[in-house]
Amino acid sequence: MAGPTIVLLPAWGSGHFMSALEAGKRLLVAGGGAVSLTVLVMQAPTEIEASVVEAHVRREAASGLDVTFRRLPAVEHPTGCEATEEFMSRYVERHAHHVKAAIAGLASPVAAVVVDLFFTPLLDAAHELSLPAYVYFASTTAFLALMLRLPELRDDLTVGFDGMEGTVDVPGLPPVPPSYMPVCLVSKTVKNYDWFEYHGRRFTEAKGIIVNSSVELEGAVLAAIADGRRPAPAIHAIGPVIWFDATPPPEQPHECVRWLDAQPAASVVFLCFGSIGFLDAAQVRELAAGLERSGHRFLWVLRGAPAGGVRYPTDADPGELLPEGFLEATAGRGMVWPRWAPQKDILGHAAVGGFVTHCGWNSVLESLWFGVPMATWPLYGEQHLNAFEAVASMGVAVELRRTTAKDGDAARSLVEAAEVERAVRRLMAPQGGGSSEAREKAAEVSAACRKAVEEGGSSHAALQRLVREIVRLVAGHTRPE
Ligand SMILES: O=c1ccn([C@@H]2O[C@H](COP(=O)(O)OP(=O)(O)O[C@H]3O[C@H](CO)[C@@H](O)[C@H](O)[C@H]3O)[C@@H](O)[C@H]2O)c(=O)[nH]1
Repeated sequence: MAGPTIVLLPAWGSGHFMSALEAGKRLLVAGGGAVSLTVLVMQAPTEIEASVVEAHVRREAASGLDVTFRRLPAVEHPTGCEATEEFMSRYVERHAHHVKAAIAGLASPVAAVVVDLFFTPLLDAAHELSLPAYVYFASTTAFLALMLRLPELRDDLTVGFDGMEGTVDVPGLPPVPPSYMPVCLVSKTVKNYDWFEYHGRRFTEAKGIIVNSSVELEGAVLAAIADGRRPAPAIHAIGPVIWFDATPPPEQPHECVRWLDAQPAASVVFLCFGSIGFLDAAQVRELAAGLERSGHRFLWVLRGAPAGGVRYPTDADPGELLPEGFLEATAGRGMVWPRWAPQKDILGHAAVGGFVTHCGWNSVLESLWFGVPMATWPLYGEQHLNAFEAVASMGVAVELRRTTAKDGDAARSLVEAAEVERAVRRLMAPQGGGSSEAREKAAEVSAACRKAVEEGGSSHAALQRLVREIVRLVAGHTRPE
């Protein structure tokens, strides 16, 4: 009979899929041949997301590691969902019987089932098959701590965080002003809040939560979760889990990298807003004006608004989006790249000295890995909380503040040009002299993160403990009665 396998159920978005897959591969390698990895691939709900997943699967299937991919049958899409996370949770729920059948049909004994943070309805399949189940949490431990607290917070909130006075107690963080609460759960009257609360409750049913973080990054939060004041699952902090493409680099480096090659060290501010982030036309104009006035070199990944009912941004038309004369005025010191860019190659380039980011957790970790300080520009999801943590708790970022102005009857929130200019100047302040504290702190955190995943480091040790636990469990549940 084939050896035991770990079954992984990753979510389809780039920020989740690659992170979970990389974590699965680390378990596989740490297992030293004791376990293989089986990835159950859910059909992503849109064509564009499905093609991104397929590209990752093709590349990983050729990696030579003991990873098998199995596609799950398609299901009907739920309708009438108010928000992305609600859609995701209800879509996943519909897969429960397919997942159970797929796991039950595997030729290998199953060592453990690992599901994405939005896939907790699938814990039932593991329980029904008497298999140990873990959750892979691709975001911050602070967001996990908040999700675990949502049931008790519901009683404290009249409407939601948006109407709340005072601060929110997120275990292990300094008091959080309500404006930094994840936008996906500002109001408790929306279905999204119910779903996050549902997942938070279910986390405690898992054998453990594997987080993409480390003691060095979020030690206080990890300690606060484990302090016994409320029910909490075991946490395995094995991060930073960052995926690096192992395929040989192209003969000709990417155009962005070639442009960076011609810039002085630590002189360029890089701007990128994740896999689905984009700015509207008015915001693009403010950002352009601020960048121009800052006088700094920049590499800006500019995306256009999604089109055709798909939530992915389109390639931008800089001529249409940027203010007249901007490209001419910044020629030689600025580059605008209108489509997907090789973010990790850029952040790892010596010419990059700062990162204006939407604060997706993978982007934050990648920036810290390379010791690049950030300016925070959260857009959606849990990014406002990540931004707060990066500025107020870790000290590795400067904040970009929004101004809210009246626009007819509605309120409109914008990061104004003067704020961009101020924050970019502060972010790019050189080491020593007017040194940015965030730069020094980011360099320290970079060293700590790299050490954490090396032999003898905290995350390396946590990974080894987790694999030993999984292997012991296999021995337990496959032993004859
Ligand atoms: O032009 C681009 C844009 C993005 N990336 C990569 O895409 C990933 C983006 O991940 P992340 O920064 O986490 O952003 P999202 O894709 O927006 O991630 C989702 O998942 C994260 C992890 O749960 C959450 O923190 C975010 O809020 C959520 O939007 C990173 O690896 C980037 O390097 C590129 O390589 N090139």
